[in-house]
Amino acid sequence: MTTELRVLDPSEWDRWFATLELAFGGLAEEPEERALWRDLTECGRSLAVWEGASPVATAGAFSFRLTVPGGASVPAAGVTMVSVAGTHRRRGLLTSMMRRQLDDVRAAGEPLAVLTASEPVIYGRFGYGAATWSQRTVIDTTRVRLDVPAGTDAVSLRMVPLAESSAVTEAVYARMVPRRPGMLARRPGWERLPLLDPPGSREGASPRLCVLAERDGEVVGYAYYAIKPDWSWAGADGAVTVHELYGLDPAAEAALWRFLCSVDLTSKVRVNSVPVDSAWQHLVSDVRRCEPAVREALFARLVDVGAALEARTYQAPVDVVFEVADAFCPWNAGRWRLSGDAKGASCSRTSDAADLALSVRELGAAYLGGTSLAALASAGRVTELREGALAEASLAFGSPVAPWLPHGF
Ligand SMILES: CC(=O)SCCNC(=O)CCNC(=O)[C@H](O)C(C)(C)COP(=O)(O)OP(=O)(O)OC[C@H]1O[C@@H](n2cnc3c(N)ncnc32)[C@H](O)[C@@H]1OP(=O)(O)O
Repeated sequence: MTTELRVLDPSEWDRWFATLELAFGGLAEEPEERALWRDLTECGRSLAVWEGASPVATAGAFSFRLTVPGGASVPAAGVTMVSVAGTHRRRGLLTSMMRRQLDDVRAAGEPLAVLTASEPVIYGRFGYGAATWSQRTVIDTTRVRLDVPAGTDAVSLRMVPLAESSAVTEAVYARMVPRRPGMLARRPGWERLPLLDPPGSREGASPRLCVLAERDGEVVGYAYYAIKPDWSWAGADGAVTVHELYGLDPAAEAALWRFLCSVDLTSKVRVNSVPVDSAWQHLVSDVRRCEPAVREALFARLVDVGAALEARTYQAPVDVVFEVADAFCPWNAGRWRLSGDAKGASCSRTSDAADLALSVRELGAAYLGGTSLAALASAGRVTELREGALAEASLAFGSPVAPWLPHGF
C-alpha cells in the first residue's frame, strides 16, 4: 500500500497523537497533559503520513523564538512529536518528514530548527548538532552547607497557590529569557507548562508547590518544587524535587536554594535540569557530594547559515571563512565569510579560501556557545585550514552565560 504525507487536519489530532503515543511505548499521556499538547499543537505545521485511513508517522513544529548569544530573539522551528509506527520503521518515513519539514522551515524564513531527541543518534544525519547541555544533581543536604551572598537575608519568601502563581512567575520568566542563550520566549498557552502537575506523574510526591522570592514588595524570583516524604528507622529522609528555579539577582537565587535545601524532614534536593553554570555549585560547600551529571539537551540546525550566523553576536572579533558541508540542505553548502564582534555580524557567500572546514551539524552544535569549535576539532569534526582560525572562531563563538533549554517540548 502506498503512503501519503500531508499536513495535519485538526479533526485528525486524536488518531495522530495516538500514533505518537504507541511509538513511544503505548502509554497514554495523563489527560491534563494530553489536553495541553492538543492545545499547543500547531496543526498547520504538523505532518502526518497516512496509509489508507491510518496515520503511520507524525512530526510537528512549534513557532518558537530562541535567545541567541547577544540576547536577540530568533525565530526557530521547535521540531517535536516525531514518530514512525513500528510496522513502518526503517523505510525512510522519518527522512521524508525531515525533508518536507526543513523545506517548510526554510520557506517560512526561520533560520533555525531545534529539537530534543529521544535518542541522540537520530538527528545528526539531518544536520542537527548538540548545542546546549543540561545538568542534574542531587544535593545531599545533610552534608552540604550553603554560603550565600550578602543581601540574601533581605529576600523574603512567600508560598503562593499554584493556580495563582502564573501571573507573577511569568513576569520573572520573561525577564530571564533574554539573559541566557537557549531560553524560549513564551508563546500564548505555554505558560500552562510549569503548572502541569498530573497526579499520575507525581510518583508519591506532593502536588507542585510554588514559592516566591520578594524584596521590597517586588517579586525577584520563584521556584516550583515538590516534596516527597520518606521515613527510615533513622528518621525522616524526604526529598525535594526542583522543577524550576529563577532568581533575578544572586541574592534572590541564593535565597531560593537555601529555602529548598532546608525544607523540614528532607535530606536531599533533586534537580533535574539546570544550566551547567548554575549558581548552586558555587553556593554549596561540597559539590562532590552532589554528584552533578551533564548531558546534551537541545539540538540546533542552521536552516539558513547566513541568516543564523548574522542573528547572533560574537564575544570577540572574528573574521573567518567557513567551508560548510550540508548534504541534506544543499542551499547551505559552500564557503561563507563571517565577520563580527560583540555589536553584530555579517555573513555572506565568498569565493575566498576557507579557514575552517566543517559540516552544518558542527555549526549547529557551536551556534549557541555551549559546544566549542576547538573541542569539535579535537574530535576531528572541524578542520583548521588557516593557522589561528580555530582559536579565533572558537573564542568568538563562546558565551559567557552557558546556553540552556528551559523546558522540554
Ligand atoms: C524531536 C522528537 O520528537 S524525538 C522523537 C523521535 N521518536 C521516537 O524516538 C519514537 C520511536 N522511534 C520511531 O518512531 C522511529 O524509529 C524513528 C522516528 C526514530 C525513525 O523513523 P524511521 O522512519 O525508521 O527512520 P528512517 O527510515 O527515515 O531512517 C533514516 C536513517 O536513520 C536511521 N535511524 C532511524 N532511527 C534510528 C534510531 N533510533 N537509531 C539508529 N538509527 C536510526 C535509519 O537506520 C536510517 O539510516 P540509513 O539512512 O543509514 O539507512
